[in-house]
Amino acid sequence: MLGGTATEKTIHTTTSITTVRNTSGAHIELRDVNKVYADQSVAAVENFSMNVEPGELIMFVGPSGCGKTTTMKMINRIIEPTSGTITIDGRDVLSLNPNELRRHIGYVIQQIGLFPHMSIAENIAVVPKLLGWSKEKTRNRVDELLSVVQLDPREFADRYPKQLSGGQQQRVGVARALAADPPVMLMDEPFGATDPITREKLQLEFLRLQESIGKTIIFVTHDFDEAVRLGDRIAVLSEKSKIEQFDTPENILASPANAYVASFIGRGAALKRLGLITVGDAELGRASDARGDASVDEGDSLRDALDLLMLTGLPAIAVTATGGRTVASISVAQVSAALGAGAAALDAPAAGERS
Ligand SMILES: Nc1ncnc2c1ncn2[C@@H]1O[C@H](COP(=O)(O)OP(=O)(O)OP(=O)(O)O)[C@@H](O)[C@H]1O
Repeated sequence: MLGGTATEKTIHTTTSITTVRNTSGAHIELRDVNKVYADQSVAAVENFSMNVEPGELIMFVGPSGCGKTTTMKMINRIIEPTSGTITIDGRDVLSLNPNELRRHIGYVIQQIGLFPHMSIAENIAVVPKLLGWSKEKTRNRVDELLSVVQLDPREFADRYPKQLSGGQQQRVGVARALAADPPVMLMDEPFGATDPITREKLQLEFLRLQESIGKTIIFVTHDFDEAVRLGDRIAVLSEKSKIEQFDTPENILASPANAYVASFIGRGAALKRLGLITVGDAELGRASDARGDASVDEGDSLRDALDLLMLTGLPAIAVTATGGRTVASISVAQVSAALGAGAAALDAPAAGERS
């Protein structure tokens, strides 16, 4: 039913447009979706409309209770909408059998939800078994997925969840959600329970994975930095899932739509943006202006360049291309120019700032 279609995905950044081929994701559309829980007088979600392109990784960010989870769970009908329509590749999810629908949508949650009495291999094989895959096909898929999430199948397949660390269990959760190769993945604070170092590692692994699989992903988080790091686009939500801004991380950081979004970003918007722009994307100086031994690669971020400039105190440092050849130089003024006007205003402490 919900087959993944090979399409092209366009990632827009302030400075470049990259096209990734062969995404396996589906198109999702929510139109005028409302949810009023029984026994509640106010809506949890009101008139929510959004278009998600195949292969996009969309982050929902907003304060506790604003309706992020409710909105996401209506896509796989863990929660039924009160009104509105939700389509996946043009098919109304309300017209599909809910159990079959859920089997075709990967779902990863913070509490992981691994079955404690099943081995890791059995946990990952739950949906393939339901779909009637042969033993051999299932086993091959389990091994492949364990490798994809950086767990050696020989070591981990026959262990039980309690014999794994929190981060390893979370990886199994991701592998399990990917088992039947679903076109859509819903992820609800999947890395929320892990320590900051494991969390960053899981985020980077997950980004690498998404680059090759190109699923359509809705990812709920409280953490704006996580949204900036992972998202193709971020939806900043307020009460009742009202979309305050829906745009790329770069555009949100560069021009927040209103005071709410600005306060949500909080301090350090300019520094966060620096982490998203590569040295190669900035206006650079002549190679002969470089001083000292320090250098940054063209692919490093402007934040790396700024850190190094401050650490060394040099007026300009070398920029190297692949192979280590110095091709240009970069100074603090050039880092600052790359951010453009408005960066200083963005970096001012915001009233009512949230964590
Ligand atoms: N089963 C339920 N019955 C009644 N009200 C609910 C139910 N689930 C959620 N709500 C209410 O709906 C609103 C939105 O909740 P939801 O869980 O979607 O928010 P959230 O943004 O995901 O919050 P959090 O970040 O804390 O998980 C809240 O006011 C919540 O109290």
